[in-house]
Amino acid sequence: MMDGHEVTVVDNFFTGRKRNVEHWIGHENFELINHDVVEPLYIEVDQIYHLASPASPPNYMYNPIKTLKTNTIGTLNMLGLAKRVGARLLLASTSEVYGDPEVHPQSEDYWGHVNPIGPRACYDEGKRVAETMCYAYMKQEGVEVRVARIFNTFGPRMHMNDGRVVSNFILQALQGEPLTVYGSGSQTRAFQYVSDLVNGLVALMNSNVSSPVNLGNPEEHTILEFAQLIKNLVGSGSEIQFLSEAQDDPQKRKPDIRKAKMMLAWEPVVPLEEGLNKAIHYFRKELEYQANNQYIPKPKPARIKKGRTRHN
Ligand SMILES: O=c1ccn([C@@H]2O[C@H](COP(=O)(O)OP(=O)(O)O[C@H]3OC[C@@H](O)[C@H](O)[C@H]3O)[C@@H](O)[C@H]2O)c(=O)[nH]1
Repeated sequence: MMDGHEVTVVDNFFTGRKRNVEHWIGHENFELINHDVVEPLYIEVDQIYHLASPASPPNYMYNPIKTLKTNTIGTLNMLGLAKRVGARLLLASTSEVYGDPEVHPQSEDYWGHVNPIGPRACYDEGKRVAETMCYAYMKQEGVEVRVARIFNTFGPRMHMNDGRVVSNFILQALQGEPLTVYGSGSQTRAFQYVSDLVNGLVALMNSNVSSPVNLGNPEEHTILEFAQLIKNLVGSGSEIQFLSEAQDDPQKRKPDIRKAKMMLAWEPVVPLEEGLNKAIHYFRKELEYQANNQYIPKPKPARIKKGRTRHN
């Protein structure tokens, strides 16, 4: 919008929130549509960032059929829109297409190790077929596609109930509750800060790379190390609590980002601790906001129009 583009945000608000974009409402280049991509959409655009789908495991497992519909029918609808108006489509795919990987770190030519009938399948198989659909539309219909395989990401404006590990640990540490580690905590992840991801998505969209590209920060830690790091950054006295491990939880994950570096001249620049401190600041404010009950809308004073009788 600041570069002069007109931006239409389409959201069904299943996991998104109006508060995340409300500061743009009223801007001449901004439009917000309450719509679910499982239904067809008729608008005129030249670029589509197809980001739809819950991304947090508890959210996508909450209604697996809906997750599948969003990633299959929703992707078909967006590709159909791209074909009709001649737009370029960028699919937000995921590191979950690599499943519980047997290759480490994961590069784009790895085909993955996915359980097609496990609890994560609605999301990881949903994204895998979404990628397949992109390349079918590219080959058969000439639609221009870009595919970003997004690795674990965090930052401000995450939902308090998101359920992913970074927001869980920060909120638990801030409230003096135990930090819930699933399993032994020896599984690894590598976390990128949201602004790095956004820069990567824009760079990929405007590049000529049509094959999949990993976007993530390769700094890898165990989940137990994350718990300790977040506890220290918050200055919290919370305990660490070990719970049973999540089924099919990938044991190791770290992106190989050589392709993004070479083809997009992109790499993450926000150090982990700096990103975590920003997220901690955000969640601290969110807790204050919630404590002040500002989620409950204040009743507006009735607007009385003078000199007119209202007929229903
Ligand atoms: O409270 C928690 C939450 C999570 N975890 C663990 O922390 C690790 C990361 O879990 P998250 O739920 O944050 O995210 P996952 O890596 O499982 O999935 C994510 O993968 C990449 C993206 O596509 C998605 O954002 C999401 O599916 C897992 O090993 C999980 O078991 C905890 O130990 N405690």
